[in-house]
Amino acid sequence: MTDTSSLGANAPTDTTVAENADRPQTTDRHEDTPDSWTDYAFEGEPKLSVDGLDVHYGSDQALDDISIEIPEQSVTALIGPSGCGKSTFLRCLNRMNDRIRAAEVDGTVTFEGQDIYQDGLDLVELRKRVGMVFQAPNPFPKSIRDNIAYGPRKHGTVQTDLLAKLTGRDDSDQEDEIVERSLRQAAIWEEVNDRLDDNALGLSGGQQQRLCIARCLAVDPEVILMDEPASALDPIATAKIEDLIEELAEEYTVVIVTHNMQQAARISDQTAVFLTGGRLVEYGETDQVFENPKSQRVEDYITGKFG
Ligand SMILES: Nc1ncnc2c1ncn2[C@@H]1O[C@H](COP(=O)(O)OP(=O)(O)OP(=O)(O)O)[C@@H](O)[C@H]1O
Repeated sequence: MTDTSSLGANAPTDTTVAENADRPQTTDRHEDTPDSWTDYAFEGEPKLSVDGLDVHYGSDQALDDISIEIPEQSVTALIGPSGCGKSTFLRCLNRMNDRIRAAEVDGTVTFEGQDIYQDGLDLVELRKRVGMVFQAPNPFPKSIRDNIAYGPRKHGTVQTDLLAKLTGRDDSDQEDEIVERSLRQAAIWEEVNDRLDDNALGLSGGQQQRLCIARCLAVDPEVILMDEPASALDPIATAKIEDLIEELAEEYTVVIVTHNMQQAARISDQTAVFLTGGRLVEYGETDQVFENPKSQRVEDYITGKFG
């Protein structure tokens, strides 16, 4: 992960453009061809592997021939200007685009070696293993406890309804453990443990987002997809989410869309830069992408010349 204080010339600060004014517009280290640098290699098997991914919405192409491998137990940031296809790409990783009638997905996405677009795949199981946290916190209008227990109850991990009680199979203790563990993992337990039966909508925005992360964790995912999870939050709540993401990456594979380049530099291990036309232009270690991008267009984007 990158220490943003060492981002140097490429840190997207207000002064960056002025500082770079004397730099040559095209530096020697940038080659004009090839026009993408995406063959990033890392040790071990990829958790997710995407090959030749195209997405169209009707006749409009949103993603163009994306190939990328995502390592496990790390944070991969997806950055790029508005409309370049970051959210579309994220939704391909757990087939959320299936819910969009106009979306047509071609190419291959494998999760732990299994093609997730194969016929007959269990989508409920896929989305349990590849969970998602959205831009706006979206707790259910239920108690804090019920928000967290919702997934484990739905997947049959715990049974706590009247029938379970009548038939002597009451998993309330196990459910309590899952609720506490998930809320602790999402760094919100201390703030809510004395009001688990209060409505989740009474929490602050930052607390609601951590609750949504806890809800995602409650079903034991392996991958957590996050679509601008802090963009609706104030700086203090954002810092808490960023700390949390870094901690989660010790156990989970995190893929995050962010508009905030400083945030990508702070919390991610790998960064993928998408540019207009739904093209993936550069993918590599975050330090390298921010401090020494291979693509001139990526350097221009990172230094604020467009986007
Ligand atoms: N449900 C949809 N129906 C039709 N077109 C869509 C849909 N969702 C996205 N698009 C289009 O696909 C392209 C990529 O959109 P997408 O939201 O994936 O980009 P993005 O990089 O995440 O944008 P932003 O940073 O603004 O959120 C855009 O042209 C967008 O208008």
